[in-house]
Amino acid sequence: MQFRVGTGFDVHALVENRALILAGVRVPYERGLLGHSDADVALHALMDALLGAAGKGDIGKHFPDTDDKYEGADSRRLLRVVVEMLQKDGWQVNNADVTIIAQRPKLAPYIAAMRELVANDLGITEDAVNIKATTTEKLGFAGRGEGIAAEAVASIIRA
Ligand SMILES: Nc1ccn([C@@H]2O[C@H](COP(=O)(O)O)[C@@H](O)[C@H]2O)c(=O)n1
Ligand SMILES: C[C@@]1(CO)OP(=O)(O)OP(=O)(O)OC[C@H]1O
Repeated sequence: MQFRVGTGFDVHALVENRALILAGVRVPYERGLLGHSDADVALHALMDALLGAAGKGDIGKHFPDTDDKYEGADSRRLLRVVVEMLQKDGWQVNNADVTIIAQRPKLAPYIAAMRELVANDLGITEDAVNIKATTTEKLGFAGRGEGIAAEAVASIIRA
């Protein structure tokens, strides 16, 4: 049995007139994340962790932001493509842990829904998916509300 671990990190700016999508959930807020895709920073960090574990680069390599195909892309769809990519190499996702770094909005009410969606897309049980949020105590870009960051760790297994 082979076991690998990968990490991911991403940041997107918070701007007006954009929806805030985090881990597949539309979170009500006065601003949203700017990006070529839906800018789901949590799923971007998670995809990078999965690709990292499998030694397959990063999302920018597979889904370039210069490609019109990914304009406004649903990051859940991209996540499922990453999972399929790994499955073709014989990998199965083992677990994932994602931290969303946001001063606001309060994300606790949305964590359960995020976890359910992500577990579904990864094809694993919810207990193998952890999603959490932290502020930065008003420090730095996240603390000033200029953007939201996310980091992720994922492990994969192969028989
Ligand atoms: N956007 C956020 C940030 C944090 N939380 C929850 O609050 C707890 C305390 O946050 P600290 O930054 O003071 O550690 C944290 O553990 C989360 O449960 C949140 O819901 N939304
Ligand atoms: C998935 C992509 C596709 O354009 O999304 P973006 O919104 O550009 O987000 P970023 O995290 O800057 O780079 C990843 C891109 O590949």
